[in-house]
Parts: sequence; C-alpha cells; structure tokens
Amino acid sequence: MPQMIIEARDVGVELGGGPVLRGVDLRAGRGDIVAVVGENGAGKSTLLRCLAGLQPGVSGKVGVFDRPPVDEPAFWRDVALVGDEPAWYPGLTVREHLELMPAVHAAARMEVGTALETFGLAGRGDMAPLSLSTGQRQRLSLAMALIRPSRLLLLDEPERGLDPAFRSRLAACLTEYAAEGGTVVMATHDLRLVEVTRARSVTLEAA
Ligand SMILES: Nc1ncnc2c1ncn2[C@@H]1O[C@H](COP(=O)(O)OP(=O)(O)OP(=O)(O)O)[C@@H](O)[C@H]1O
Repeated sequence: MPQMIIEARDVGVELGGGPVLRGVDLRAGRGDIVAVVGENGAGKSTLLRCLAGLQPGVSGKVGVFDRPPVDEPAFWRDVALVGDEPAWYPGLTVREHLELMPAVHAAARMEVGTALETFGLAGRGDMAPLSLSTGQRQRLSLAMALIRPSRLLLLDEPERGLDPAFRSRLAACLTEYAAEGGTVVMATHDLRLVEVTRARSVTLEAA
C-alpha cells in the first residue's frame, strides 16, 4: 500500500478562457489532514474535482493512489466525496440512506444506530432527507461518507450549515478517521476546523 496517497504537481485548469488553477502542488500521505483554503473563487472546489477525477482539461500531474484519478467504481470504493448536496433517493428515509452504505460497500465503520447518534440524527431516522433542516442534511451527507470504509475523504466545505457544537464533533470524526490511517483533503473557510484538526493548510490564490 503506497504511503503517498495524493501527489499533485503543477496542476492547472482553464475555464471560460481564463486560468482557474495555475502551478498548484499538493501532497498527502496516510493519516494526513490537508485543508485547502483561500478566498471565494480561488479554485478550491476545482482542485477537489481534479483530485476526484471529475475535472476535464487538467494540466500537470495528478496522482491518487499512484495513478490518475478516474470517475470509475473501483476509484470510488476507496474515495468518499462530500460536495454539493447529493440527490436523495425518493422514498428512502434517513436511516435507509445510511443502510445503503454498508450494503453497497460490504462493511461499515460504525453501526447505523451509532451513526445516527454521532451525527445528531437520532429521532430523525424515519424522516425523509428533504424534511430535514439544511444543517441536518449536511450531517446526513457527512454520516453517509463516514459510515463506509474508505482511504481518502474529499470534503468541499464540510462545515456548510453546521452549528458550532457539531463542527467540533466533525473535527473529532475527522481526527479519528485520520488516526485510523485515512487521508482527508477538505476545502474550507472554517479556520477553527483547520486548527482543531491540526490540518496542514494549502492556500490557493486566484490564478
Ligand atoms: N464553468 C466555468 N466557467 C468559467 N469559470 C468557472 C467555471 N466554473 C468555475 N469557474 C471559475 O473558477 C473559479 C474557481 O471556482 P471554485 O468554485 O473552484 O472556487 P472556490 O475557491 O471553491 O470558491 P468558494 O470559496 O466560493 O467556494 C471562480 O472564479 C469561478 O468563477
């Protein structure tokens, strides 16, 4: 198993005829938490898409698990992504969304009941995700990513909609994930989350 999980060098992206990323370097090993920070429009989400194999037209070198990332099932078995709000399955409850994860991934990092407790959704298990508040839906997205096993967690503004107490809980979840050998790369504006998780910061400036 390679120690270096992500190796991105001189990454560039042009969109709409102009540069969005230029000369970006990022490395992350097992157990690392890396925070991608920078002002609105600096390219944080674009960089995460590059790491997820979802961004066309990338120049430079992007290696994830020693090969270019590709949007294929084998890649997603090792990688969990929390970005924009997912499309919820019509007719499935909060609990059933969580049950899908171990059913698909053949293992779980925690029991569904534990996940409901940990992510502050106990008592909400029988509801439809669209009946939850914005922050509760973000908790569910994070729970779905963290209940399943993975080696790399890509998070785009995981703090979105979360109250301060739950941001602390999230920090603990990420620290625990990294302590188990997982790698976290998160784009964030929450400098306290960066500090509490002792993340290494990579600062992007608008290209
Ligand atoms: N399809 C597109 N065509 C042209 N420009 C684009 C396109 N998509 C994104 N951009 C530009 O790329 C830049 C980087 O966007 P990105 O979403 O990666 O920034 P960000 O750092 O994640 O911002 P935020 O902190 O607001 O989430 C922005 O200036 C945006 O306008």
